[in-house]
Amino acid sequence: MSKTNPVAASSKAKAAEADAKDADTKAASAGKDAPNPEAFLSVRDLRIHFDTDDGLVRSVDGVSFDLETGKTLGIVGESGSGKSVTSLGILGLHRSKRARISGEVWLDGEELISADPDRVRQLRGEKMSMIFQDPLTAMHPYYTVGAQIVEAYRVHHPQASKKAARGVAVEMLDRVGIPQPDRRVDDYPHQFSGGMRQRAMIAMSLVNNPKLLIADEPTTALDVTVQAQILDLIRDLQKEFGSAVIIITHDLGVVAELSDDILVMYGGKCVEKGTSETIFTAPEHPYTWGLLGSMPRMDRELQDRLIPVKGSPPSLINLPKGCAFNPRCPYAELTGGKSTTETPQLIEVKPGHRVACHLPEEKRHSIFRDEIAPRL
Ligand SMILES: Nc1ncnc2c1ncn2[C@@H]1O[C@H](COP(=O)(O)OP(=O)(O)OP(=O)(O)O)[C@@H](O)[C@H]1O
Repeated sequence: MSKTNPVAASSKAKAAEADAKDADTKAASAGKDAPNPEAFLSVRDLRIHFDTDDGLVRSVDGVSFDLETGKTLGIVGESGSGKSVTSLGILGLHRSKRARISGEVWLDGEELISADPDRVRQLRGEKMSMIFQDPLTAMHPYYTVGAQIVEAYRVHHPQASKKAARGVAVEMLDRVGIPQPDRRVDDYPHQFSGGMRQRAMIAMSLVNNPKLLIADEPTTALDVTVQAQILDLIRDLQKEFGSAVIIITHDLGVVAELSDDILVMYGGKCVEKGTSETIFTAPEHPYTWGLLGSMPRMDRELQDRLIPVKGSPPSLINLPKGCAFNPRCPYAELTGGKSTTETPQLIEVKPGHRVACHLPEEKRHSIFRDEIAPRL
């Protein structure tokens, strides 16, 4: 074998270099492992880049995760970290000429990135559905709420009569807590309050009983009391329908009680992933510490309770070299220079807990224990 293998035939130094490259390749493809057959949704090395006049925008750059039926995944990160593009990519809504998409999205055993667009369209609504941030942009102003739910239902149940579909619409409005649903079904979206519109959109998203529901900032536009009601509603409906749910938010507080797992995104990449409990009690990435520190707490003085992440999110066209978070990381100088030269890989530190950070593990533990945890 060594006769035909140029690497083995070369000097020891070359062999060592090749080994190092191999290790790099293995680490880089750590997220590219086979899809998890147990998971209803299995995303592998998803990349969504856009050609723009200013350059290539790497909105999503190698994201992988699994989601089982009945479970909730929270995707958190600041504005522009790639959360929405990830979800639109799963739903097949980024198939424009300017978008370059690669990786795999397995939904209930079917791969969607390479699938026929007509098939993906069919799966949208039937097996996967989305609740958008602003129901007014997702709902048509000229049609009644009921007509839009009926339409969503009949696309996937063409044999259903109009009367039967209207009955389903009234029932769905009732289930999401719209009072007098048999009357309100004929209202237009603008006749509903913000919270009611959000409920109506949830009804529309769930009318075909999708097994995957993606909620993108479902409560951002609502006041605090209504926010809590909508989150409760999503939780109850998830139990009732047994769906897998992805909640996208910039606010860790929103996913605190709702999510089984949390994926933290920064600059188009996953920087930390773990169970909700791990992310709240033993987070290891300095960016996650910043997000936790930015959560408002009623029991602290204002100056004590907010430790915002300093600086602004990076440009996705020109990400900082090395670790994209390094210009904002208060601990970057403790990485021995690695933070500005090497991209950290997402490494499993404990079963189910992955972190992409150059800080030595013991250092991360001690900083969290001594500096961060006492302030949270
Ligand atoms: N069609 C597109 N063409 C070019 N760039 C895009 C396109 N869609 C999104 N982007 C860019 O991709 C990046 C990630 O956007 P995305 O909407 O996923 O962020 P986000 O984390 O969901 O933020 P927000 O909470 O503000 O919605 C942004 O910089 C955005 O400008």
